[in-house]
Amino acid sequence: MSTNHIGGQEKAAILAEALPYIRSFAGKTVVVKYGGNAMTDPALKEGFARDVVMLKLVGINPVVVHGGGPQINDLLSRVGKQGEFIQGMRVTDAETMDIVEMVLGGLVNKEIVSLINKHGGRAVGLTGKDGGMIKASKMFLKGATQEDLVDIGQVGEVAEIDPELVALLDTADFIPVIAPVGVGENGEAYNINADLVAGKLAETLNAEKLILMTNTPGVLDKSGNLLTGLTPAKIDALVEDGTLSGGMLPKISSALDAARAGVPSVHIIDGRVKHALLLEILTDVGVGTMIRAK
Ligand SMILES: Nc1ncnc2c1ncn2[C@@H]1O[C@H](COP(=O)(O)OP(=O)(O)O)[C@@H](O)[C@H]1O
Ligand SMILES: CC(=O)N[C@@H](CCC(=O)OP(=O)(O)O)C(=O)O
Repeated sequence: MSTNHIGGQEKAAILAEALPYIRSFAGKTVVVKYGGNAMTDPALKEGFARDVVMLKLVGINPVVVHGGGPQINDLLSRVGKQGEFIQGMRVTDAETMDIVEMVLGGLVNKEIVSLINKHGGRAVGLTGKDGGMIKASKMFLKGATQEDLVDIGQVGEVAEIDPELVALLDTADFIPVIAPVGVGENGEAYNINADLVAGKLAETLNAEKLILMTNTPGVLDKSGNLLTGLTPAKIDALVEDGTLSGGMLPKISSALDAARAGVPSVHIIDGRVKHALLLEILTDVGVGTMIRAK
């Protein structure tokens, strides 16, 4: 048997392995959060776009929510400002908000839209302002005491998501690509952490899966080992002993909220692995950390 022949058989086996997954996810919605840290390598970005197109073509409805933290930091430093984060949230004054909106709604959103379209998909880029889709309210962080609230500026939490626009796009076979900018009562922009938007969107759309793609193999313990499954009790312990910090805090909290709200499968996966999305959705290969409701 030639090596080519074996390669062919293996390739066919991998394709065939996808069938039960395609059957069970066809017609279902998968919310994919594409983190700014997973977006740095051009080849990986192309791979991500191809995976999204492929999911759509096999009948799954991918909805992309993207971040762009490092990309915002780049533009901030070009105008002489330094990004500052508290509990994984960017301190956002008025000037920073302008830059956040420009980078997320402009540069990053349109780059992802273009890449998906280049590979044969029909992506439509939106921010939460479009159609009044993501209503935001001002977020305060918890301070040192129960009563102590920390004001970090124009940072929002999701008050409400109107699912109609996304549903409309899905029905017409477009792929929604959403930047995490929300709109306040007076039309003002709010900077919302992309993990929070993705989690709430998965819940509102009754998604089958929420996949948070980041730049680590998943959630790691103190020795750097991958934790493949996490329960609420385990998560509490990891927050308490400081194993989870920075950007992992909003990620884990929105993952847990989504699982508790009934999203059947919630995963934090490594966006630096080529075709991580296809591996997670269409194969038996377990990647990353699964977050369970109990
Ligand atoms: N226990 C942990 N396991 C993995 N990553 C962690 C952990 N605690 C903190 N982190 C940090 O969280 C980061 C991911 O969050 P973030 O930087 O916001 O990425 P993204 O842009 O993908 O949302 C990781 O790069 C890592 O530095
Ligand atoms: C409030 C807040 O922190 N907003 C984030 C929004 C972008 C984001 O979430 O990007 P990543 O997914 O790449 O981290 C920020 O300004 O960086």
